[in-house]
Amino acid sequence: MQILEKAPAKINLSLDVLHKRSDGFHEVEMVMTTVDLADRIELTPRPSEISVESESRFVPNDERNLAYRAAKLMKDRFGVEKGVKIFIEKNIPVAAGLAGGSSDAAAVLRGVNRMWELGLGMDELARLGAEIGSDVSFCVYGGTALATGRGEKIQSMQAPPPCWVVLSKPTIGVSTQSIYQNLDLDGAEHPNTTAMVEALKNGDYEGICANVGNTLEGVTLALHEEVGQIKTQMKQAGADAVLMSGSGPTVFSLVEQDARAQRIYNSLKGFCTEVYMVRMLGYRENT
Ligand SMILES: C[C@@](CO)(OP(=O)(O)O)[C@H](O)COP(=O)(O)OP(=O)(O)OC[C@H]1O[C@@H](n2ccc(N)nc2=O)[C@H](O)[C@@H]1O
Ligand SMILES: Nc1ncnc2c1ncn2[C@@H]1O[C@H](COP(=O)(O)OP(=O)(O)O)[C@@H](O)[C@H]1O
Repeated sequence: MQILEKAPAKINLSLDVLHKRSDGFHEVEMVMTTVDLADRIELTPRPSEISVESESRFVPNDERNLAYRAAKLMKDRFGVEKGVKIFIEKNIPVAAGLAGGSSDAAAVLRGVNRMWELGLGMDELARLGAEIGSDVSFCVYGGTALATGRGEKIQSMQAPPPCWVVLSKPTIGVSTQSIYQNLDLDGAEHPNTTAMVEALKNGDYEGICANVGNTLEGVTLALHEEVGQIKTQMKQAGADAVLMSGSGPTVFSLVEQDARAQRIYNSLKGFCTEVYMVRMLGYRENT
């Protein structure tokens, strides 16, 4: 029996970096939410091998693929003899700050859990996800959450009020590791996570827009001027809020009005090849 899983992208409504830890990772506070731009994962049973395929030339077709690693982790940890063929229909831009690879890995954890009848709960899958990457635990649940620790401690939250999200990615890709390496916490900007959490609790759209912020944005902006150009263009076209997602380089706008969202989309379309106008998913689809 073939299994299909949707692997949605995430945006960081806020991302604060608190300090560097002794294990080399950074302690963070992030408010994250999934958006309706998703990869499609197709899992087909195989007698014993794990394989991964994708039509995207940006995605590795071997054990470097996070989706492959997710299947391997489950097979080894639970002594599963069966294998799986993983096909990834790649719709999320790669190395974009949208957690495409992490979401593919999370989808494989959920999918092989069903295929191999392992009976694990979402919390157990999220714990396993943390062994693959910092964003995988959030992606196991999806929806909206406050993520702390190195990003793997997840507290589910209310979905933001409905709005459009216009995403635009310049042609450059960004390595998360290099952005963290270039971060100088002295003088860095810090968003107000408490205010963002309050705004979400109250369904306060203006409060959410007023409190978007990302400590990593300054680092990527200094390295890639295209990010600043997209921000300016989105603001001029009337976005309610504009922010870079994760380590970038994708920039997103939040917009309530349909016509205004369409205007921002059109104004960016002539400027960038990868532009998307999508809704937030907001609530968990996986339970
Ligand atoms: C920045 C964020 C924000 O959501 O997302 P992206 O921009 O990648 O989408 C995440 O923290 C990325 O999570 P993820 O992409 O899973 O990172 P990992 O594979 O765990 O780590 C990649 C590298 O980033 C650095 N890293 C990551 C997370 C963290 N809390 N501190 C770090 O210093 C480390 O150098 C690590 O080697
Ligand atoms: N399934 C996957 N999809 C996308 N990239 C992947 C995948 N597996 C491994 N990668 C590697 O991970 C790197 C980061 O990809 P991605 O998850 O899209 O970035 P980000 O977390 O910034 O959104 C890429 O350079 C790519 O080579």
